[in-house]
Amino acid sequence: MTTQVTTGLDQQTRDIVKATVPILQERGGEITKRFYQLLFENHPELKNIFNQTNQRKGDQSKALANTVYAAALHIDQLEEILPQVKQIAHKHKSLNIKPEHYPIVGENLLLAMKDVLGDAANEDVIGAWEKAYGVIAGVFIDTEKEMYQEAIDTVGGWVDYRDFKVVDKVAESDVITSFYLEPVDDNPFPIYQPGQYITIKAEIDGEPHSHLRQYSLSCAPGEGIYRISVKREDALADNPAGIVSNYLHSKVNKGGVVSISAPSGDFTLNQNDTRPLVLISGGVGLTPMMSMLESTIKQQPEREIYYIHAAQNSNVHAMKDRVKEIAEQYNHVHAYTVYDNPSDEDNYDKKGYIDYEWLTSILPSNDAAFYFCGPKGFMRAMYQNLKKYDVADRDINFEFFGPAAAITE
Ligand SMILES: NC(=O)C1=CN([C@@H]2O[C@H](COP(=O)(O)OP(=O)(O)OC[C@H]3O[C@@H](n4cnc5c(N)ncnc54)[C@H](O)[C@@H]3O)[C@@H](O)[C@H]2O)C=CC1
Repeated sequence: MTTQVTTGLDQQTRDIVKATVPILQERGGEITKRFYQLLFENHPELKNIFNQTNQRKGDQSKALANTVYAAALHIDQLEEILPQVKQIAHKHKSLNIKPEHYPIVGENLLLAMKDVLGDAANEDVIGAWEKAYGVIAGVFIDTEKEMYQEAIDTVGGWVDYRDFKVVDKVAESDVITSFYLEPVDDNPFPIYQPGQYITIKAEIDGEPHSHLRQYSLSCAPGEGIYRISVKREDALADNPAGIVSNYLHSKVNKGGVVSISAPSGDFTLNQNDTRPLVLISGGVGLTPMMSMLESTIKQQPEREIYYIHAAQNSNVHAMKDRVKEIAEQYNHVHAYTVYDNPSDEDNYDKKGYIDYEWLTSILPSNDAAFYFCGPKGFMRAMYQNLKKYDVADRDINFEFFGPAAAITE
């Protein structure tokens, strides 16, 4: 059953909004840039929540504006964008976005439109957009309200942040380290779904505000522990991704405490599907794939699994011993390693990148469930490979913290 969304917007407002979508899309980049400048000038306290630039998926900052434009385009049938809203709402929930943030975003988005579009954004246009934004924001707020309620109703669930102690810290490769986490309090904490992530709120000495970073949970759910596996990113001044990962690697040790949000995300494994499962990862993108692999061997012990991992070489290849152990123990788990910069001593199945010819030579058929995660170039390449292999859209699953079009177009 499709949920209908009643906007209550008059015809004139809807016509104006639809008529202005093309110009907003054309100049969307400029508007988004101006929007963030204004937002941080007017509300510096929101930098921790919204300043995700360069972090993990880079394009996250554009996601909100893009969704607003998509919503405007479908203003007559807002239910069209509900799947997109849901995906973003998961991320918002993980970042603790609240209803009171929406008017602030709306005000600065409209100011940015005015600044960038000048005369093209006359009073009628801005008035229509103001009304439309209110409706669109309402759809997000309602969706997120349900999710927060769900978190409260879940056994052990919580909203906002909760302190977890690091019960173990394990180096997985030259650049990736795992942190095993348990709540500081003795209360239960929820079982997540493989593929979900948490947000860490890091208060770092000398930083003007806290930093929020999302990390996929990397072990099987239901083991009484959360585990994240973090790549130490370059600590360059223009790379905010490095701030939190370096802090975690250098300053947070066994016995330390981190504040995290409850598991969230809709890039999750369908465990009712019994067809072969193909998990493809690049670099630290293996974290959700490891959770899916570990979970499947427990929950669906008969299921055929193809676990394909691409990394530069063995020095940065995390969890290779564990994967080898699983593949040796379970005949139906087929593990492959691809290195683009191997050393003479490295063992691998393919040198270079995962390409179409090689990928299709190791797979039995395109009738399988495919999940992939990794750097953006890798994701685009995998998406193209799977489309060329005629994999059905419903079987192509990936997570990208930005507009999906960055991968699919
Ligand atoms: N849940 C999620 O969405 C998660 C996403 N990630 C993302 O995964 C990425 C992993 O980054 P790194 O470890 O730095 O990876 P990396 O830069 O070391 O690359 C890993 C491998 O990906 C392959 N690759 C890279 N570019 C490619 C291209 N254009 N075509 C085909 N293959 C290519 C290569 O084999 C390379 O060795 C990060 O961008 C991170 O944001 C990581 C963890 C979880």
